[in-house]
Amino acid sequence: MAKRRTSPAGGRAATAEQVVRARGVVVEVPGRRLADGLELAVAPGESVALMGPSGSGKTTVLNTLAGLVRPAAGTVEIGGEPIGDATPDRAAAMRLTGIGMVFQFGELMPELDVLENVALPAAFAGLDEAADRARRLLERVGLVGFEERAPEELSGGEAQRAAIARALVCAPRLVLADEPTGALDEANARRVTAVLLDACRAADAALVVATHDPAVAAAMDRTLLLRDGRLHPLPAPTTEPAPAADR
Ligand SMILES: Nc1ncnc2c1ncn2[C@@H]1O[C@H](COP(=O)(O)OP(=O)(O)OP(=O)(O)O)[C@@H](O)[C@H]1O
Repeated sequence: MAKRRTSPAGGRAATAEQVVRARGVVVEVPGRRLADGLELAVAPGESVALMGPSGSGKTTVLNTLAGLVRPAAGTVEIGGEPIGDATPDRAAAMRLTGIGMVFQFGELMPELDVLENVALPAAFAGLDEAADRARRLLERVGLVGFEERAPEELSGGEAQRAAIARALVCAPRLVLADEPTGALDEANARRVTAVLLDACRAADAALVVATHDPAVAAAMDRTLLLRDGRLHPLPAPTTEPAPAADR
């Protein structure tokens, strides 16, 4: 596992090589400012946990990085290209091949089998050998033999591992995961976290994970706390049992 870094919200020294870079981002919803000059930079292969209380705006920040929410001010660049100002078609194209997304409940398409689900974005993107790419990723996430199963035949953890394979099938630069372990028991949460990290590092993809789970955050290179519309570096959360109090 890569060593944790204790760098500011901007991450490693900001360079043109950052996969995703947010500068001065402001996002408002009626009556509230969820991002208020938010800064973020994530490098290839780096993993970042995004923590914060329920309602603090984590999902909204992920959606802004994905170009699904347009900031009122500031910029988001993916691989140096602004996504917030892109036309809807260009933003969709950037998402299809440049950004993989993982949600809390997998969100696999029920009428497709596992292999078809994983291959679908690659087929949409017109990439060669979509099924072969999907098979290789299913192997990486430990789902060999599950290719022809229906999503309803999968456990929650298996569905999440298939969703991780799908997120990576177009070899995106960036993976955004919103509470990917929120619906899993502890053992499955640990396995899904390890699979997500392993798959992103193998692909040299940057990973941003919104999570409430300190164990998930502890596995990432950095943890950032969303507070007052900005991201603040947090020390590594500990998942060790607290030492017994002196008697
Ligand atoms: N389009 C919108 N219009 C109005 N309010 C919105 C909109 N999008 C988000 N909000 C509100 O903004 C706040 C932040 O929502 P968001 O889902 O980003 O938080 P979160 O930190 O991901 O929460 P949780 O941890 O519970 O998933 C919430 O109060 C939500 O109701």
